[in-house]
Amino acid sequence: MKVEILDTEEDLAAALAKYIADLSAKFIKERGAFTVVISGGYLIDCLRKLVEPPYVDSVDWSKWHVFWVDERVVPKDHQDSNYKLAYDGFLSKVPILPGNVYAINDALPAEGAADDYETCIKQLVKKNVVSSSISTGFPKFDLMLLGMGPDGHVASLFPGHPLINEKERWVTYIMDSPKPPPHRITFTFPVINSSAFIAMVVAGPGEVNAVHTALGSTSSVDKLPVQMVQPEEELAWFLDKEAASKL
Ligand SMILES: O=C(O)[C@H](O)[C@@H](O)[C@H](O)[C@H](O)COP(=O)(O)O
Repeated sequence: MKVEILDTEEDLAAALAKYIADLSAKFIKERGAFTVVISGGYLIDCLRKLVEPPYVDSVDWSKWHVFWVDERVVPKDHQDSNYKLAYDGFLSKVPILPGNVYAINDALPAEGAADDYETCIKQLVKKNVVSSSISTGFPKFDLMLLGMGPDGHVASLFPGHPLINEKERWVTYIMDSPKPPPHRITFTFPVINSSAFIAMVVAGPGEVNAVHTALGSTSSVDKLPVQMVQPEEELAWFLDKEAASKL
C-alpha cells in the first residue's frame, strides 16, 4: 500500500492526474486498452488536472474504457446521476470514444440494471477488453478510482449492510442505501478486489475519522468497507493534509 499526503487539494489533483496518466501509458503499452472505473462524489472534481495540458494531449484517450463502480438508479440527466456528474466534469472534456463509456441502462429498475451491467461486463471480458483475474476469475479492471464516505463506505457498499459480504455477483443492487438516493447498483467486493490498481481519493474534513480508522493505529473488530479494499497489485491513497490530519 502507498499513501500520498499532499499539502493542498490542488496538489492532490495534480498527483492524481500524473498517477492516472502513468498507468494509462503502462496498460496501453501492455494490452492496448485501459479500463478505468470511476465513482461519484468528490472524486470527479479531483480529476480536473487530467483534462488540462499536458495530460489532455498526451493521454491516448481513444484506448480508454470507462465504467462506474456504483451508480444511482435515476435518469442519466438527473442531478443525482453519477454519469451526469462524470460527463459534466470529466468525460465531456476529453476525446474518449462514446462507445467506450459504459453507463448503466437507466430505463431499468435497480435489479434489472445490475443484471444488465453485469452482462455488459461479461461480454467485454469475453472480448478481452476487460481482463480477467487468474486468481479469482472475476473481471480485473486496470484502475479503479474510489472515493470514501464519512462512514467508511466505498462504492455503494455501506458498513453493516449484507451487500458487503456478496461473494458471487459481479454487480448487485441496493434499495435501501443510507446515502440518498436509495436505489443504486454497485460492483461487489470480489470485483473491486480483483482490480489491478486502486486509487483511494479523500480530501477535506468530512472523512478524517474514517481515514484514521483505515490508516491509523486503531484496531476495531468490525472492519469498515474501506478496510476491505485490497486490489491485486496496488492500493494508493491520495489524501490532502486535512483528510490526513488525525494520522
Ligand atoms: O454514488 C456515490 O455516492 C458515490 O459513487 C460514492 O461511492 C462516493 O464515491 C462516496 O460516497 C464518497 O462520496 P464523496 O466523495 O462525495 O464523499
